[in-house]
Amino acid sequence: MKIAFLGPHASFTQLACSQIFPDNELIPQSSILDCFNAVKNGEVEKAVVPLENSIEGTVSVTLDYLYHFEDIFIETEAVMSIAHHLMINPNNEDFEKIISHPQALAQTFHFRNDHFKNMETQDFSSTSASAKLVAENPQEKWAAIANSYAAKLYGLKIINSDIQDFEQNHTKFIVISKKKNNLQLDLPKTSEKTSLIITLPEDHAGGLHQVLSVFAWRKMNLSKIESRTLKTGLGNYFFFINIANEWHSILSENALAELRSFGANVKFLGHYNEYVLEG
Ligand SMILES: O=C(O)C(=O)Cc1ccccc1
Repeated sequence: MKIAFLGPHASFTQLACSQIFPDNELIPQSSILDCFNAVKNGEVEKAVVPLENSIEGTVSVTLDYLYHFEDIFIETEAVMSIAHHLMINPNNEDFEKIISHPQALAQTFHFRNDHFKNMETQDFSSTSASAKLVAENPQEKWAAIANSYAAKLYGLKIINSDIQDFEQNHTKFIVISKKKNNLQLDLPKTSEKTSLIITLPEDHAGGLHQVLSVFAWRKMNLSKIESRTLKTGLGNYFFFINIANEWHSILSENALAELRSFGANVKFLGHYNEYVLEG
């Protein structure tokens, strides 16, 4: 089976992907958007992308594509601990700019503020992309923030280890596909959940309360709610909602029917397990 992941090789997403799909053909993509498109176009069966980090929060583009791509579902979620290192090209130890994925730069803000205050930073598509760039461009005065596999693969020298601002730094990765499928993996399972994306019928007082009450009186436990702009104008949002535990068919079908009856638009993203990966 072909599985896309946010690459290039040695990204955190690849570390997650190779544990979720140990015996498959893993195909690196240069952006999260390319991962979604590879699934949509049928180039791959599934893709692994980051969804949320415990320090920095949601990877907003992933949430946006879950909303904007039709018929893409979540098959599983896997949590992995994340350790960041600062690395340089051994052929040019001088650096004036730190490059990485925006989440990695954000997760190391205090370290950078304490040790490299005001040093310029630049966002790249992934931590491994930035490590590869540092390796390929010894003429540039760049350092990268990435994982130790990237340092090894691209021949970089780690000068500061474990620079994430909080020791407990975890990222949730999701497996996306065109199927509504709860992937069963041979990994430690922690929970199960259902993800929905809801848009309110129109801007009226109590609209969100009306949505939440559908779940509340059925004792369906919401474990996450996040709003994102619909990009159709200021003040227009969609809501990403997780419902914890089992998804009882009658209760949940009724909840969806009730939401739809008052004009809320509901996109069912999947009912799936959460697993723990080795960090
Ligand atoms: O850039 C990477 O290596 C990724 O896979 C995305 C990411 C970035 C920072 C923490 C976790 C995942």
